[in-house]
Amino acid sequence: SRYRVKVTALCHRALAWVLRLVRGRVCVRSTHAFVFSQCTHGNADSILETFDLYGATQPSLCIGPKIGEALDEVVRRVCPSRVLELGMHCGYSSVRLLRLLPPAGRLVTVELDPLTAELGEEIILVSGFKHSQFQVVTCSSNESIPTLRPFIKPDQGTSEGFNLVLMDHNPQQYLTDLLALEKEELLCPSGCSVLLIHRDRRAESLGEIVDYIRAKPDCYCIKTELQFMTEVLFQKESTEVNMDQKV
Ligand SMILES: C[S@@+](CC[C@H](N)C(=O)[O-])C[C@H]1O[C@@H](n2cnc3c(N)ncnc32)[C@H](O)[C@@H]1O
Repeated sequence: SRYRVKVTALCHRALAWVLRLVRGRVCVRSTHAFVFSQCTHGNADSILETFDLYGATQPSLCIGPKIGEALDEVVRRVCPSRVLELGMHCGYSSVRLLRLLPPAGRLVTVELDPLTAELGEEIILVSGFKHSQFQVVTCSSNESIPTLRPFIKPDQGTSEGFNLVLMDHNPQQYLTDLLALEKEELLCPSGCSVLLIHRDRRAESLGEIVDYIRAKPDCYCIKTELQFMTEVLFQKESTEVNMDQKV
C-alpha cells in the first residue's frame, strides 16, 4: 500500500541519516588514530600515503589522491606564498599544500569543529611542519574571514593577500565566503587562484558562485573545470597598467 511505501522510504532516510552521523563521528577519531599509528612521523609523503590507505577501505572526507594530484598541479604552477584553506578536516589537504609551498610560504587553515581542528593540527605537526609555517583557526569560515588580515602582511618578496584559496568546507557557503574575502580585500590583487571542490561530481552544486563569477569578467575567469574541482582566477590589477609600467 501507499502507506507502507511511505513508511519504508522514511525508514531508509532515517537509517541513511544515522549512518552519516555515526560514520562522520567515527571518521575523525579513527582516521587520526590510524594515520598517527601507521605513518612515519616527520615524513609528509608517508602521512599522505597512510591517509590514502585508510581511505581505500573506510569512509573518508579527505580529498584523496585523485583530487590531491590536481591540487598539487595548481600549487606547483601558482607557487603561492599565502594560502587559505576553508575546511581543514584531519589535515590531509593541508599537508598536501604545505609540502609544496616555497620556504616563505604560509598556510592558514580554518575548521569549524573543535575536535577535528585539534586532531588535524596534530597530524600537520606530526608531518614535520612548524607553527611558523601554518596556523589553524577553529571557527566557521564566515567568522574567520574578518580576522584574517594579520596573516597576509607582506614579508620580503611576498605579495599582499592570499595567492591561493582552497574551499572544501560547504558548497552552500562558497559564494558568501568569496564575497567576504573580496570585501575584506584578502585576495591578492595581482592574482589569486580560488579552488572550489565539488565532490558530487557535478559542477551544478556551484551554480550560484559560477553565475557570480561569470557576471564579473573584469576580475574573475574560470581557468579550469574538472569533474570534481573548479579553478577560478581572481585578478584586480589591470594588465594594461602593468604593460604601461613595463614600457
Ligand atoms: C570535506 S571536509 C574537508 C576535507 C579536507 N579538505 C581534506 O582533504 O582532508 C569538510 C570540513 O569542513 C568543515 N566545515 C564545514 N563547514 C564549515 C565552515 N562553514 N567553516 C569551516 N569549516 C567547515 C567540516 O567540519 C569538515 O571537517
